[in-house]
Amino acid sequence: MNSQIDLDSIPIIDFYTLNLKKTGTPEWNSAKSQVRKALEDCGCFEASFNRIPPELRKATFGALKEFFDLPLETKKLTSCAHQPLHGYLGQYPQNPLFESIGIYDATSSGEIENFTNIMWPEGNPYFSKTVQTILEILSDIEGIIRTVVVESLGLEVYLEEHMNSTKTLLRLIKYKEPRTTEKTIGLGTHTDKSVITLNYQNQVHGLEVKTKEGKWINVKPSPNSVVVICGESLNAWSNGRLHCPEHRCMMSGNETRYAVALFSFFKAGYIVKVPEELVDAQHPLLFKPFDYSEYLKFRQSKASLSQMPLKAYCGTGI
Ligand SMILES: O=C(O)CCC(=O)C(=O)O
Ligand SMILES: [Fe+2]
Repeated sequence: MNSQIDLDSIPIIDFYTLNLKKTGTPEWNSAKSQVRKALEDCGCFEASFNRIPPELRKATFGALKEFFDLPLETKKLTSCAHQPLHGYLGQYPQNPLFESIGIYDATSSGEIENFTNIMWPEGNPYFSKTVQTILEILSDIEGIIRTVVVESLGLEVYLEEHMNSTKTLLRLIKYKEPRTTEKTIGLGTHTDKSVITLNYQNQVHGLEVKTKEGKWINVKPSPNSVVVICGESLNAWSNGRLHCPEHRCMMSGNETRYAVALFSFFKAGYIVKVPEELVDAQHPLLFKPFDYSEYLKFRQSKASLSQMPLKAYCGTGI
């Protein structure tokens, strides 16, 4: 039933024409079954929302350009020793095109403003207002999608706890144009550590997702869509029901790729536990309860573990 047909593109799920605020409507139920199938089969989908007006799209990628055009020393001012998810990443010999900046707990009040003032002590309302607006829209979309995901597993009773036990990491990403016709690596193969990841990109494609059969598919989202990827944390919480796909970014051509990624992460100290409803004789427990922040420390100490390090950390061995 969950065997994957040979896919050329990731599934597209239309949230736009659905009145998704109304749990229990036929449209909502249809979205639930499509989301569940997409996440079981390939661990990702394109969610068409049409929530981001063209002016905001333009302003968003304009703001990213303005940020990444700052001197390296200024961008590095955002790094933070005790919160590795926060701050500047880049200048990696293995990923020379890639640069990124993380804003941890981005939805907490004043965070974007504080972050902006580090780079522009005199303030930069264009940057902070644009980033705040796109963050609010993506965060709202994330809430809708996570509700659909949890309900699609029949686990409504856990919804509130699930929603209250995560924090948001906003990541702004740039890949410099490689000026080659051949594909070159933008970001290497990995799985996300998140619950779910939302990815909103400019017109320059590059994201590739690996199917369960090992085939790479190019993700080419429409400007009205966000790409949704199941992370390791959701794979574990769903007792392996939802697939956590490997993905990467491959670049070619003369254009810069910009993307905004919104990750939800379980909070430090929260013990992630597979709901008992998902464990039975056919589905033995795959993951022992774990504290996500301890897992992050483990993962940082084992940088070479690329394949499902969460299994190495708290898998039951099944
Ligand atoms: O959109 C992209 O370029 C991929 C980014 C990504 O996979 C990540 O930041 O985890
Ligand atoms: Fe990723």
